[in-house]
Amino acid sequence: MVQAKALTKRFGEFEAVRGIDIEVRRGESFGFLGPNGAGKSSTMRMIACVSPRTDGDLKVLGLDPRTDGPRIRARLGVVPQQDNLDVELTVRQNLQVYGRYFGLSRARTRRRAAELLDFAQLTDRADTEVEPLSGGMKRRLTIARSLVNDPELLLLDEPTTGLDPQARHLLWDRLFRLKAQGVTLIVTTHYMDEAEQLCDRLVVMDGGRIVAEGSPAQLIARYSTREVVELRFPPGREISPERVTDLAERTEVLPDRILLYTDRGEAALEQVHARGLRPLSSLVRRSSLEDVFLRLTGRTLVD
Ligand SMILES: Nc1ncnc2c1ncn2[C@@H]1O[C@H](COP(=O)(O)OP(=O)(O)OP(=O)(O)O)[C@@H](O)[C@H]1O
Repeated sequence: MVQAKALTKRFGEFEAVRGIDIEVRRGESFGFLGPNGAGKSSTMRMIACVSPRTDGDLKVLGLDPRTDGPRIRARLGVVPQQDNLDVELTVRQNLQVYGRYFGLSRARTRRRAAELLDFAQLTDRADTEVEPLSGGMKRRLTIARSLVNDPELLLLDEPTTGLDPQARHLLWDRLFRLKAQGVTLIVTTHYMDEAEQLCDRLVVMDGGRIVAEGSPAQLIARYSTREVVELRFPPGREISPERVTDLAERTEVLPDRILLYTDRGEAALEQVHARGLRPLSSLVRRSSLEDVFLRLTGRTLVD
């Protein structure tokens, strides 16, 4: 669905995307995970044919965005980072305007709008204006609107940023539905749980480069241990990390926590207690993509 080789985007002297290779296959959901400024949106915008590449090769649906932008766009759905709904129109009208834009007949536009209202769980809000909707509803409407033309490929730039947990889960549920219908999804996110939930395969980006690629499970197996022990100590009573480094395969010291990477978290935590160390809080959890990112870049995703 998408093939990129040495894909590069420069803004003046600044290289936002530094020669990346990607291949997205039909039917998969593919992710770009990385912190702010990693180059995820710049990459998405090149795939969406709204920003020309500076260098490298790019094929989207087998076509070249440089010469076939309109043909590609007709088969894409694009959900930008910021909702750009028409706030003066009703929910239904927002969908119908797009139907007309894509050249659907009046009758087909009406039917498609009704289907998409149902998909977005907004049928009971169809004839209200957009402004008073919650953030989650606006996001679902933006996604519904991107589906008016029945796209084969849907691009979502940070789909759930700013939403509360319940709204995020509702939205993920809609995306799972699309995936089940065979739509190929490409998602950018800086939420590791979103990447783990949604993506079959992902690339981890940092500073315009791809630093790792694989399924969430493969990345965790390759770059982390099975479990992590998180220790927090009271301010002013932090311990020297050397007192626990031998308990784990690897130790990370963050400003507010010490992380012990080990396959046997409970046993390590018992040892912490046996040594008379008294953390303010401690927990044993399974490794996540956050740990992968930390391992690869030395930083946390939310820095
Ligand atoms: N139009 C532009 N002109 C100059 N620099 C830009 C432009 N767009 C993006 N950049 C820079 O390119 C880098 C990558 O930005 P990009 O938006 O692709 O990152 P991102 O990973 O999507 O992060 P975010 O979540 O903040 O959007 C950033 O340093 C950004 O400041």
